[in-house]
Amino acid sequence: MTENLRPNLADAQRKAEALIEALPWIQRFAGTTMVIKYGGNAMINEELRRAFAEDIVFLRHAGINPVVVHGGGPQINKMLDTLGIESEFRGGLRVTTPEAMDVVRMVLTGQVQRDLVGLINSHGPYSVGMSGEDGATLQAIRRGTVVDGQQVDLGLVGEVTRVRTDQVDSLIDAGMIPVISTVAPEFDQDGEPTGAVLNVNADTAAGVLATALGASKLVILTDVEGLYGAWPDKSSLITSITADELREMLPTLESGMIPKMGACLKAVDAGVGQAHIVDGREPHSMLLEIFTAAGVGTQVVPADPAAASTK
Ligand SMILES: Nc1ncnc2c1ncn2[C@@H]1O[C@H](COP(=O)(O)OP(=O)(O)O)[C@@H](O)[C@H]1O
Ligand SMILES: CC(=O)N[C@@H](CCC(=O)OP(=O)(O)O)C(=O)O
Repeated sequence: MTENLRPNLADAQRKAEALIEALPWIQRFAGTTMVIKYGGNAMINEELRRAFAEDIVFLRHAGINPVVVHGGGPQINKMLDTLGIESEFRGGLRVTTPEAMDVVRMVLTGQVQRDLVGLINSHGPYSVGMSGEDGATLQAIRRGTVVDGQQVDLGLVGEVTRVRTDQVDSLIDAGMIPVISTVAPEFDQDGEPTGAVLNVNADTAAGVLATALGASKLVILTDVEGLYGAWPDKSSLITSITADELREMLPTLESGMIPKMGACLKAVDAGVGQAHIVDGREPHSMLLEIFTAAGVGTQVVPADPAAASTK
């Protein structure tokens, strides 16, 4: 009997140590808002989606206000394929025709967002889904991009110029967890809605939201361990990088990492405490990042070492 109990006790004590390790981080972050971006490539497996929902509910019960911004690029691709609609990416962004825009809106707001809200709400009635269109929470202007020195027209692709933070804060104040899809109404230069809706890259939108909400952290989950200094060399993982170092590295980055690291840099430059890229393929990687001293993935910290010395 005693022999059976001892290993269990040791195991239980290890679990208690893990809980206690979280205490200083709970004390530090309770009452703050964190923006968590959940990417399409990290949400293709049901078990991972369930673990993600648990982590979000855990944050909420640790006194943190999580705001989820989700992507869905692979899910949009799948639906476009099914419908026989062609689409291409330029500089990491989807060239969005009116036909493709209908699919983006349907998949992000009607499918991916609904799934996430349902998974979170399997733990209790916490989550409310909204798109940038609801309450005109995300307001955008059209943007193109530059590829190989050439200006490229991306069609119905937007850049968020204004966030109605009051809409998000009122949900947080009511104890809810907002899950936001990055479809945004277009506004003209006079601040009037044009009636069009725009497709906004979810990483970029998450960064803008984190800044507008005064978030303590921006956490971006993706399908790699973090940022590699010499991609695709897996031994070149960067665990911590300052905003100034990242600024220098940014022009050398490729594909999906361009909007991700750009979002982290902008957010940290604008006062978000830290930004993180974590591996969404590992269950609970977000909790490990937030509640352990070592953290996981890549953290982007302000250039000022005093501000960066925390974790
Ligand atoms: N320096 C780099 N470090 C890590 N990943 C990189 C790097 N450069 C390009 N990548 C690619 O970026 C991808 C992540 O971007 P993306 O596919 O848009 O993810 P998500 O769907 O999660 O938003 C990785 O899977 C990897 O293929
Ligand atoms: C303009 C643009 O590229 N929008 C993205 C929006 C979804 C997204 O960002 O999804 P991930 O986070 O899964 O990549 C798209 O159409 O795929």
